[in-house]
Amino acid sequence: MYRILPLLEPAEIDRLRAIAADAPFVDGRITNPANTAKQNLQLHDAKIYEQSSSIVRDAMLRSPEFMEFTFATALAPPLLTKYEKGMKYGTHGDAAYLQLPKGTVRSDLSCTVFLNDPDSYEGGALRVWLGEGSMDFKLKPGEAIIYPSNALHEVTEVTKGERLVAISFIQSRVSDPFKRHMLFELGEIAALEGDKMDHENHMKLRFVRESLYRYWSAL
Ligand SMILES: O=C(O)CCC(=O)C(=O)O
Ligand SMILES: [Fe+2]
Repeated sequence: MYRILPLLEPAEIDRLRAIAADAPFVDGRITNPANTAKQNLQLHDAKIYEQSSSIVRDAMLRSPEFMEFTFATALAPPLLTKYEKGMKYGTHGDAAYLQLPKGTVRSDLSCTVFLNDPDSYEGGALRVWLGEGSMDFKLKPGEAIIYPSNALHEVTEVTKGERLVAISFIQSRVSDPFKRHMLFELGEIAALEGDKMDHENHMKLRFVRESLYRYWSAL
């Protein structure tokens, strides 16, 4: 399951761009030295990382669409990454677990929040593979794509301009993608159609949904 969501307000996009413009970036392989596929730049300074990640993290946590789709229970602090001309990230699947200073996060879902205008750079799409076919995502500033962390994906080479994004990995209360999808759809039906339903049936629908949620989830 994939989802594109508007996430950031214009003022937040401006702030993140301003932070990125001033901040020192380092070779992305610093957190992943063995990964030769990774050719990008990432933020390094701890204080600036804290400031920028909290803007994106707060936007995720306040977004009902984000929370209803992901069932997030933990998030890797969103990290600003930059791709200049010639940079790319070859095809890979994300690591299952991220060891972070505040604990370990399992990556059930991955998220890219786009920050630069798509017309201001060439290449730099997030390409997600589905068997032989693929889908390219190159979104508007402030929009996020959430995709399964076990889907093979890549960032295509930037041939002009600069790609600036924030990336995060999400641990879901519902690790099984099928169960998460079903709970999401049941929640949507209850929210969108519930008022039109007979009261008793609405209650039964919610009862089934909450019971499955309790049964299928973990904190
Ligand atoms: O920048 C992106 O859109 C994705 C980056 C990525 O795949 C990763 O950091 O694992
Ligand atoms: Fe990745």
